[in-house]
Amino acid sequence: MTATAEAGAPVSAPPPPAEDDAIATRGLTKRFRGGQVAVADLDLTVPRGSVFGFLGPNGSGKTTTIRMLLGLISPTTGSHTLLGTPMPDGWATALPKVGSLIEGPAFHPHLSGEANLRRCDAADRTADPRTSRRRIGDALERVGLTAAAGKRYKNYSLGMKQRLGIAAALLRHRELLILDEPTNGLDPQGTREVRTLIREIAADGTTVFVSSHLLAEIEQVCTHVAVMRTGRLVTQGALDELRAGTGARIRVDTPDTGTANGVLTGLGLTDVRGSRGEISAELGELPPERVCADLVGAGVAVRGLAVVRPSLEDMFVELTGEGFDVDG
Ligand SMILES: Nc1ncnc2c1ncn2[C@@H]1O[C@H](COP(=O)(O)OP(=O)(O)OP(=O)(O)O)[C@@H](O)[C@H]1O
Repeated sequence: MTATAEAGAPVSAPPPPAEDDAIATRGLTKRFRGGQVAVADLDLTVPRGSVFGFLGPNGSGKTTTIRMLLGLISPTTGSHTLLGTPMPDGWATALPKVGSLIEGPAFHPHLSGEANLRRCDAADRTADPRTSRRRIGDALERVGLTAAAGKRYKNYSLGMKQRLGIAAALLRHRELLILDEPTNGLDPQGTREVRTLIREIAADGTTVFVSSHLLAEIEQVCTHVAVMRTGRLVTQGALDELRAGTGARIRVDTPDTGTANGVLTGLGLTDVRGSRGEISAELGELPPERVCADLVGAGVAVRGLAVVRPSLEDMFVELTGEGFDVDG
């Protein structure tokens, strides 16, 4: 796990890009004409095989980063590798192995999903037309649209539209899939569909890099995350490690909060907070079963006991002192 201080100074120097990184950026910076710095000195490390959540509020620089990663805009300074290949020299090698969904694909509303994919496939000059039917069939099956293949695009639900966009990105084998806000505008059902699809794609061995401003939605599928704020990296790393680094709390439901307070304090737990019928404290290194045993031993009526890990959103607030829905 690495963290970047509020002032932007890296806490530790990033390791050099490794062959087994799906994406590595070093000092990636984009200053738009007019002086706006959309992305500042970004050091991202996306391990191969990860589902990497690239998270941040609106305007925090996610799309600008993705556009640089895909070569759609040039960085002002900095460098990056894709699948171990340094850019920009390696576009021809790396890009065929990278699928992307950015800013909604342009599909024809009156054509079926299948016909739209035929157009996408035909536009790829490197794809063999003789095997087109199989590629399209496979892609539709992969995103669960086989039954709706003949339906017109305009009659697709938002979730189906998004899945068709992912199918287009998967018309050929990809080692890396980059998705920009794939759940944007989707209802809970559509969001679930896309999440499930991301899991399945990752299970097949494809690294998935997915941006979102909705922490809670994406943290459920990610193995790793990076969190952006106003163009700067706030934190990145394996989700498990990030979670382990932030203190879990133990929460006890009990009518005996006074006695419980004494037990928790006696065990050395800190930040003990009580209200009617409930008391909580930072758990630290203590096993929760030890806390439970001591509470019961002291005669505290334990009605419920839970270990509460902070959500990504809680972590973001802790790291930045701000709520996540701030405008960049
Ligand atoms: N072409 C451009 N010219 C000038 N400023 C730009 C340009 N594109 C983006 N910006 C600015 O750069 C900042 C980062 O924008 P970006 O779209 O990368 O953020 P984002 O995290 O993807 O947000 P959103 O989720 O709203 O798309 C914003 O302040 C935006 O206004």
